[in-house]
Amino acid sequence: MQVQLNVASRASGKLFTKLPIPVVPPPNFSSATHRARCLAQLRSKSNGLEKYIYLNGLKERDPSLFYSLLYDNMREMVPILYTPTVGDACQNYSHIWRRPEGLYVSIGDKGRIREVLATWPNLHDARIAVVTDGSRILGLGDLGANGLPISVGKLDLYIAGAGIRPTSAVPICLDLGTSTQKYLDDPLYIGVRRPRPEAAEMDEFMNEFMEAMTEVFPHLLVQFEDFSTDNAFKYLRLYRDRYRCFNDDIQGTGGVVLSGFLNAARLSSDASKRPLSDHRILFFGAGSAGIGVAKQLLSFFKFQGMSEEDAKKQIWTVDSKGLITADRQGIQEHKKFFARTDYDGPALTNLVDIINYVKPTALLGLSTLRNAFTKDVVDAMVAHNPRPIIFPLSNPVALSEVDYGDAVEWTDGKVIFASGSPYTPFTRDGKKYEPGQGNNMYIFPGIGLGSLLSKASHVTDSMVEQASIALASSLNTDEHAHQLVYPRLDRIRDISARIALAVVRAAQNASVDNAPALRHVTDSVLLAYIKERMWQPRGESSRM
Ligand SMILES: NC(=O)C1=CN([C@@H]2O[C@H](COP(=O)(O)OP(=O)(O)OC[C@H]3O[C@@H](n4cnc5c(N)ncnc54)[C@H](OP(=O)(O)O)[C@@H]3O)[C@@H](O)[C@H]2O)C=CC1
Ligand SMILES: CC(=O)C(=O)O
Ligand SMILES: [Mg+2]
Repeated sequence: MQVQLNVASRASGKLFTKLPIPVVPPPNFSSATHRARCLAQLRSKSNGLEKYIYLNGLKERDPSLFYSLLYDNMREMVPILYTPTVGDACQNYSHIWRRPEGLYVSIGDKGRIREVLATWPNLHDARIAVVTDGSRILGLGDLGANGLPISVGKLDLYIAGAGIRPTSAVPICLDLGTSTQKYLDDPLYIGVRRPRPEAAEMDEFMNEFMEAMTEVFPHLLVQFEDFSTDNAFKYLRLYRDRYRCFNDDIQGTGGVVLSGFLNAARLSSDASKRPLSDHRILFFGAGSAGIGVAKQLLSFFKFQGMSEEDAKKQIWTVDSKGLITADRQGIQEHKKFFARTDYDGPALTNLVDIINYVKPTALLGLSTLRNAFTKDVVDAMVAHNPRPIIFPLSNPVALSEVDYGDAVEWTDGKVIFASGSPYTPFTRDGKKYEPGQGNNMYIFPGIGLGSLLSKASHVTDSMVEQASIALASSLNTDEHAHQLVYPRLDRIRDISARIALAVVRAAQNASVDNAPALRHVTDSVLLAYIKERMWQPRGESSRM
C-alpha cells in the first residue's frame, strides 16, 4: 500500500537523518590527490548508470569538488549527468533513488501547494527552477515521477555552465500520475499511482502551482522542461506574460538550433554561394521542439527583413502522417501555422519522396525516430546539395535519426552535422571529422543568467533571439578552422557570459529589465560584471 506523507512529515526530513561521521580527513590528505582519486573512481565504473549514481553521490558529499570536477571535465561528465545517460537514470529512477534531490509537488497537494513549496530550504536564495511534469522526458515518453533527474541535470548545467549558485537551483517534478502502465505496475515506483489528470484538473493545478511559486520564491525564473507538446505550448502561452518563465524545449531549442543553422548555412553557402533567403528547411518531427525551432527560424528571417509570408515559404514540416499540408483533416493546433497551402497532390508520406519534392538544404530531425535518416534519405540530400545540412536532434543518442559515422560515410565527408546528444569525432581516410552538438544546453544557462542579472520581469522573444545570435557568433578561430557550427563545450562559461550579455541588452531594449545600474555601462564593463557574478567552486580547478 502506498501511503502519502503529509506536508509536515515530508518537511521534517526525519527519514533522512545522517549518522555522525568524522569530518577531519586523514593527516596526509591532499585535495589534488583526492580529485584524481574521484576521477579514477568514476572511470572505474562499468556503465553510464553506475557513473551517474557515483557522481550524484559525490555531489552530495562534496558539492564544490563535484562542480569543479564537472567544469574541468565537461566533455566526459556532461554525457553522464545529462543526455544520453540521464535518460537511463530517468527510466530507472525509482530503482536507483537514494535520497531527495529535488522537490516533488503531487496532484494530491492541490489546495496546499504553497505549503509544499515552502518546505524548500534556502527559500530566499532560490533563483532558477527547472520544472518538469515527466510527461515527455527526452524522446522517452511519459516517465511520470521518474522525470526528476532531467530537472537536476539541467540545473547542474546552470551551475557549471553559467555559475548559478548551487543553493539557488530548485529542481522540481510535478507528480501528476503517469500513462505508462509499466511504472504503475512497478512496486518500487516513486510517484503517485494514477492516470494523468484531465485538462481541467491539470489547469487548476498548474494555476495554483504558478501562483504559489511567485509567492514563495519572489526572485525565481521558471524553466518548463519536457512537458508533452500540447501542454508545453499551452502553459507557455498562458504564463509567459504573467510570470518570469520560458519553455526550454520550444524556446531554448529554437534558439540553439537557429544558431547552429546560421553557422551551417554559412559553411554550406561557401560551397553553393546560396543566400540565406534561398535556404529550404525540412523539419522531420513537428512537436514542441520541431515547431519551436521553425518559429525561431521564421522570426529570424523576418528580423532580416523578409515578409512573414516569404519566411514561411522556406519551411516545411513533417509528422508521423507525412508532409503537413493545410488540407489535412483534424490537424493539431500547433501544426497549423506551418501547414503548406501550396501542395495539392497526393499525400506525401515517404521521406525520400518529400526530400525530392522539397529539395531542402537542411534536414532537421526532432522526431524521436531512431535511424529515420537512412542511406536513401541521406543520398537524396546529397543529390540536391554540395554540402547538406543534416541535424539529427532527437535525444537520447539511442533515438538519433542518424549516427555521425554513417552521415560522414554516406556524404563522403561533406555533411554539416549537429546532433542532440554527443557523438565522438570520426576518422575516415586518415581525416578526423568533429561533430557539433545542437542541444539547448548551450543556450539556456546564458538565457537564465541574463534574465536573473537584468531582473527581467519576462523572457521576451527578442531575448531568446539575441541569445541565439550571440551563440552563433561565439566561435573562435580554431573552431572556425575546424568548420564547427557550435563552440566546444569546455568554453561554456565564456559562451554563457556572452549570451547573458546579449540577453541583458535585449531585456533593456524591451524595457522588461529592472536593474537600472546595468543600463549605462559599456559592454566590456557589463561582461566583466557578469563573469564576476558567476559562482566559483572552491577546489583545485585550474580553469575557474
Ligand atoms: N537537441 C535538443 O536540444 C532538443 C531535442 N529534443 C528532442 O526532440 C525530440 C522531439 O521532442 P518533442 O517535439 O517535444 O516531441 P513530440 O513527441 O511532441 O514530437 C515528435 C514529432 O515527431 C513526429 N514523429 C514521430 N514519429 C514519426 C515518424 N515515424 N515519422 C515522422 N514523424 C514522426 C511526431 O508526429 P505526430 O505529431 O504525428 O505524432 C511529432 O510531430 C525528442 O527526442 C527530444 O529529446 C527536444 C528538445 C531539445
Ligand atoms: C535537450 C532537451 O531539452 C530534450 O531533449 O528534451
Ligand atoms: Mg527538454
